[in-house]
Amino acid sequence: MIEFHSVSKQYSADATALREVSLNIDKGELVYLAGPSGAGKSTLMKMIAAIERPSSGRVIVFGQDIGKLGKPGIPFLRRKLGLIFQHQRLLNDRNILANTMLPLLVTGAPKAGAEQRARAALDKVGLLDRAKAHPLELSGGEQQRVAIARAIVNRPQIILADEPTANLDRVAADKVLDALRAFHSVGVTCLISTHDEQVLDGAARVIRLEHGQLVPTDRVGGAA
Ligand SMILES: Nc1ncnc2c1ncn2[C@@H]1O[C@H](COP(=O)(O)OP(=O)(O)OP(=O)(O)O)[C@@H](O)[C@H]1O
Repeated sequence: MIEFHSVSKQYSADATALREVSLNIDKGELVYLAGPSGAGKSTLMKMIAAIERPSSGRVIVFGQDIGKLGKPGIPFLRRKLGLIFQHQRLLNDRNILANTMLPLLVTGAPKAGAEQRARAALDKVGLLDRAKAHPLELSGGEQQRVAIARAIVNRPQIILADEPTANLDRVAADKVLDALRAFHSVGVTCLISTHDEQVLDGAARVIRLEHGQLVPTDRVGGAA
């Protein structure tokens, strides 16, 4: 479903974010992307969503070469992806139901149907009873779960979550991870980046990046 073939990314002469990265992620897998800050995790995720393009090598998503994807193809790709990225803030002047409906409304979905689906998405992340609250009335962990609801309201085939537990305490982080794992359990392919080693406990598959390179990991198939 996601293939990287010798992918490198150089932002400038002295900023190489990825070096010759090759990997495969199959449909329905839950994969953690681990590594310290600056290792290239965000860059790798951005390439899957065609936010960044490879400097060399090939990235294939849904059988499509991202490096060759023209502008018209980008919305079609992104509609199949649920993106939970750090820079995508919630709109503070709208309640969380309105925030969750937004991705549907921008694609022209009728309001009533969008509201129904947004409510179902909020229910899945355990926040339906807060539908009328505004983002700033929620804790960081709750806001992150709204971001998940907003990302899954379009029923994506792949969820990309970039450091979804950053700045959360253990209890809030576990709730966010549980919400993501629930989508994996119904067949959605999930890629979750983290620099928090505790998040990796029990992970079936961990991809580890350091200085833009894949490093071997003994966590593959590791037990809880
Ligand atoms: N737009 C950009 N222009 C120039 N350099 C960049 C850009 N984005 C990232 N980099 C550099 O590429 C390297 C990898 O960054 P990236 O954000 O992918 O790492 P990361 O593992 O996600 O880190 P973090 O966990 O801190 O977000 C870093 O050295 C970073 O400074």
